[in-house]
Amino acid sequence: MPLIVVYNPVCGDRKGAQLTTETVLPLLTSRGLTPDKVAATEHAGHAGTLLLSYINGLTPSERAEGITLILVSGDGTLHEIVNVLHGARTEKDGPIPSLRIVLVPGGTANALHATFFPPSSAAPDAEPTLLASLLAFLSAAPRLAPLTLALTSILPEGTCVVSAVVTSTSLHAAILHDSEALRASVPGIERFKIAAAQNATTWYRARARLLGPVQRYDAASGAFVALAEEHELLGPFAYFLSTVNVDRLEQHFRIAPLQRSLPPPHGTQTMDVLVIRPLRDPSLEGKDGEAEREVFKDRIWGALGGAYQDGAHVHARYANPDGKKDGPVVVEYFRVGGWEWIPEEDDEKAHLLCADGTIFHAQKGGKISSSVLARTAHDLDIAVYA
Ligand SMILES: Nc1ncnc2c1ncn2[C@@H]1O[C@H](COP(=O)(O)OP(=O)(O)OP(=O)(O)O)[C@@H](O)[C@H]1O
Repeated sequence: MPLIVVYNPVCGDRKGAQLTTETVLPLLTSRGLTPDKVAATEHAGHAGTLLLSYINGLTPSERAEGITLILVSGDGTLHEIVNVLHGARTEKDGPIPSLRIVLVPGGTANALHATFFPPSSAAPDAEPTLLASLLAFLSAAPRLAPLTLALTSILPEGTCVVSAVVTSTSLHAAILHDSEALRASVPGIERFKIAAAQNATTWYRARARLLGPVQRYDAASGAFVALAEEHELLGPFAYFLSTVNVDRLEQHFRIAPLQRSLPPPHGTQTMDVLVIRPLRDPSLEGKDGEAEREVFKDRIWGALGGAYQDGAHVHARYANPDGKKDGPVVVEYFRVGGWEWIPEEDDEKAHLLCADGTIFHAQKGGKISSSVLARTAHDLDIAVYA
């Protein structure tokens, strides 16, 4: 099977080249493996085109075998690859070969790698193991985890993007959007905190339609419960985020814990959707003034803080008027086949979309539609050594 190594020299703390030449390649050599190609990405967007031109240079029999890609990068580089391959899947040379990926986490967040190789509960603060996926590939009985992809369309213009990790609107998209604008003045991750503070009291006016099959997590029974084929959620929203494949967005931020602790049955493709709607909080009495937003700021940070406590937020509840914390759940947790997001025309920030960290804007009057890509329909067969 053709073997290619691709590394992003500028991802994370810029150790991709060193990690590749000093660790990955010597380990392959020690196991008698010589990659057919080793390449560095030379600019943003290069990873996908580089891999595609490698694929286009393969013989039909090599294509039929599928390829192994050792990818030394963060999630953003993988996102680029998936999108280029998805765009090329109907090219005249036939289907895209199946892709077996070895993830070597060189990025900042490395959500996929952190999901497949989470920190151990015995040593939660230990440095992540960088070679776990590579060692899985080299092992006698390697395990492959197929990736589910989400295809999101911005309508009516029809812009499409494929996500392998996260698709979001509301607070998460606003933070990613505003932190990008701060990149030049605040180069470190401090800019995410500033962006979060800027958006702390913003609510997003929109309607969301969850597309079937729709299930809601019932914290009391600890199980998903089937709902109607379509399920509508009225705003305002504070948080709306969906994930495929991952239970966390960084090593300790386990925002969608049920992706791992209550996974979908083998072979099914779904996304997990997490929603926070402020007006479910009984103490706000249905009001959405400045005072209520200020009060709710602490609620949402409190709830999201639970993601850093191994996903405890999925059990958080609002207080009832008697003060007991047995009111409605703060975070509504759904498992769905897709969703639509219809922002109110005059709410500019509700038109933002984040797909694996890339920001898009829906037009006024437009909407966003996201669905899992069934493997038969998208002709991409991508799996990760886990
Ligand atoms: N040679 C290069 N010069 C400049 N940018 C590059 C180059 N190669 C890749 N990139 C860009 O680097 C960006 C960040 O890469 P990547 O996502 O791999 O790392 P990260 O952002 O540090 O990690 P993570 O996504 O896990 O937080 C990608 O969007 C990619 O387009």
